[in-house]
Amino acid sequence: MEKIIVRGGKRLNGTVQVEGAKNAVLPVIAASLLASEGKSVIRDVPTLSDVYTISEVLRHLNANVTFQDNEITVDASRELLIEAPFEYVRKMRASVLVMGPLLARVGKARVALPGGCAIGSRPIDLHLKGFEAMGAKVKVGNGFIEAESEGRLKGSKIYLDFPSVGATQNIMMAATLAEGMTVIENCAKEPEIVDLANFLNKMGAIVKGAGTGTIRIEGVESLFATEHTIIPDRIEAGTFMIAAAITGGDVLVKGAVPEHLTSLVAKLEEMGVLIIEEPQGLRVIGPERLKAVDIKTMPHPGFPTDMQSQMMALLVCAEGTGVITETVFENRFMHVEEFRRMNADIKIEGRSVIINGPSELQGAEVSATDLRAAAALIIAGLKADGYTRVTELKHLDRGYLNFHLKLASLGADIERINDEVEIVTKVNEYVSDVNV
Ligand SMILES: CC(=O)N[C@H]1[C@@H](OP(=O)(O)OP(=O)(O)OC[C@H]2O[C@@H](n3ccc(=O)[nH]c3=O)[C@H](O)[C@@H]2O)O[C@H](CO)[C@@H](O)[C@@H]1O
Ligand SMILES: C=C(OP(=O)(O)O)C(=O)O
Repeated sequence: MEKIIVRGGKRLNGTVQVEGAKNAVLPVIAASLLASEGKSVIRDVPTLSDVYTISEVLRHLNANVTFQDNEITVDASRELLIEAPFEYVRKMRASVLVMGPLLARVGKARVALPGGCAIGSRPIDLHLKGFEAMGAKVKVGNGFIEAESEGRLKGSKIYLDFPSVGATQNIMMAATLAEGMTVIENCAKEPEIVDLANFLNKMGAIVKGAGTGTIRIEGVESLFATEHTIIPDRIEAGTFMIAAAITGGDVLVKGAVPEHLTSLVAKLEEMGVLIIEEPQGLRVIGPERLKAVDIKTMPHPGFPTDMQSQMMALLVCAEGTGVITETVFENRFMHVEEFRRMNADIKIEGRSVIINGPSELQGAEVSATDLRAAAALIIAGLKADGYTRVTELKHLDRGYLNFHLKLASLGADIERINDEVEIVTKVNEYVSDVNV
């Protein structure tokens, strides 16, 4: 089994570079399906398993995709197919983001129903309501969603009951080729929405207001391929900031964009962490003693749910009682049990957890329950007494590139092993010894 083994107690020091944002690159790659001519070139693409998955989805739809040296090119000029099967959607929910582009360009999309996942039920009703408002007929059956539009989609006024990131992206992409103006109200304001709007505008779309609560999209007849560099990953940046803070370290997180990280910076400062803006990113200096704070996850610019579990690791080590309330996903506390295995004092009460700190974290065998929980458990391991072994690394690989190597370069005592390989090697050595 693959595992990361961390021995706690080392202070992190030095510089770490963040990659391009996973959550920005996935919609941008999906949006490249909208270009009926040319080759889109996307730069600063992290080599993550989710990026391979979305590339496979596009290939399956008959686009030509090449991925080399952090650069993806997509040629979607051939006739596109319309189906994203379950084998991809199961691996990565963001596969549903091909729906908007397919509907806009081909007038039809058939995408496997994503189903629930470890952090919540995650329906896509808001995406579908948006497509319907633009005139598409949507049918759900046999594990698939089918959407079809007679002729071009029609621009429409769409109010989202919740500022869903994925629904905003899917509707925005669908609206670029619709007839007339689409207005999305109560839309998501995440930096990844702005990055997608910038990409679409470079393709010839007319998208205004991204980053605010209302986005207006004036439909155009066709879009063309373009070049784009993905924004830095604010969640990866935040993860390293917390890793630095928990160890009382001093780390420059290169590529961290302060405006993307306002809520995290505010909370870390409240906890006693020193954060200095430098030209290349954010320098984070952890204090001797951390103070507990309360946190409520919210859509951007609120505190991001994708930083909730890493923050939990930090609060376990802080003095006092901290409360985390999760308002975005209904079931994003699976990691609590794993932290408890490391001697954390955490109690779940409805949609909140109460953390009494500081606890003396102890190394233990723990299992990553989702992508951010994987990083959070490794961060806890940096502080714990003895060895922490983290398994289920397929989650980590969805969103973090060379996580253990980056931490090791900052001075962490960490390695990634595959003990099945070790066992096989040992057996082979034994057999060859016996044979001699
Ligand atoms: C690939 C990607 O960018 N993933 C991010 C994206 O996910 P994703 O786009 O899936 O998240 P959403 O913003 O859509 O979901 C937020 C909440 O809205 C609910 N909802 C969403 C759509 C819908 O049609 N109906 C509905 O009820 C979800 O179940 C969830 O409770 O934003 C989340 C919230 O910041 C992040 O945690 C994810 O990392
Ligand atoms: C929840 C996440 O991603 P996804 O929406 O792809 O599951 C995440 O990035 O933390």
